[in-house]
Amino acid sequence: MTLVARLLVAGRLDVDISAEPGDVVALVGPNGAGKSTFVHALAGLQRAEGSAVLDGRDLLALAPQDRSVGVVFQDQRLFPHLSALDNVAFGLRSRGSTKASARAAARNWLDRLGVGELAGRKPAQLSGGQAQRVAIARALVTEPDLLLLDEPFTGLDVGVAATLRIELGRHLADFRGVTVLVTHDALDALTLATSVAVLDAGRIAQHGTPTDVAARPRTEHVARLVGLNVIREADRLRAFSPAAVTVSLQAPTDSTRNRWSGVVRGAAPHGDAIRLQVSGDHDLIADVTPAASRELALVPGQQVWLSVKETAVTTYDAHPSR
Ligand SMILES: Nc1ncnc2c1ncn2[C@@H]1O[C@H](COP(=O)(O)OP(=O)(O)OP(=O)(O)O)[C@@H](O)[C@H]1O
Repeated sequence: MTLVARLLVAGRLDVDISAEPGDVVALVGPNGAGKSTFVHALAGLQRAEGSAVLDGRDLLALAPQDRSVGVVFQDQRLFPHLSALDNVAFGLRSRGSTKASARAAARNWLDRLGVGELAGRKPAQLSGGQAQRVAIARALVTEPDLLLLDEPFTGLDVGVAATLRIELGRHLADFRGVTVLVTHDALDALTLATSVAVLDAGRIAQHGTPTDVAARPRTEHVARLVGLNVIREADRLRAFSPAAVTVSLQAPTDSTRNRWSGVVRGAAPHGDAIRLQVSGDHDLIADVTPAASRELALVPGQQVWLSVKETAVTTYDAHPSR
């Protein structure tokens, strides 16, 4: 079930990606980067040039219903006139299963997703989280070779999303096909994915393991996503954690070159710390203790100095060959 894809959509997308069976590829990137275009092209909802070879078959040559692709979108797109059960059974019915066997399989998947007792309800009678469970059951019931998840947790209550993320993780661990997961959430990318592909302006800016991408982000967007500061110096990137930043009101007296002045733009709780957004020559984030935040009066508008020890900075190539 290996996927080797190179997809081109004029002016919008030029992306190549490959994945092995069982891989979960998280697709991250800013708004308009082309994530949905890529997923829609794989699903057959968007015309694209190139090829997407899955287990020896080029998906682009096939009609959407013949691609063996399961799709879950943020807005579920369940059929409003069908019950949850029949929504899930639909894909099997259209592949020729009998009504009884399609419904039995659908019920099994609704049970596995914890919504078996809601089988008779129409989508309008389901909460967002319940509807998303039905949508996931609908995508998995056909045992697709490729599972496309386009922001499946967006719009859900934080607690509901957290539970569903854990459950989906369990199902993905059993899934032998390839999964592509579009997400704006670093947690999804770090907990569910086996690799992370960073899209920027329709191209892959970085593709690596979640650990590598999180430790050495090559775009500002991903640095923000994983909560790191990244400063570009010619062809080198320098990354450091907000927790490693020292905040002071006076310019540091030591000779560190890693010091910047700026203005506090925002302050919000972050775990045990207060996370400050500071803008100056660079937009940086710094975590301080609540006590320090009070003592230094670190409120928006306050002029501050930030510094970081050289030993806390990771320096790496901005454009290594992929
Ligand atoms: N139907 C369309 N026709 C022409 N251009 C489009 C169409 N849909 C999207 N685009 C453009 O293609 C580019 C990629 O959009 P796409 O929706 O794939 O981005 P995305 O990464 O999914 O963004 P988001 O995170 O906002 O969903 C954008 O420049 C967008 O304006």
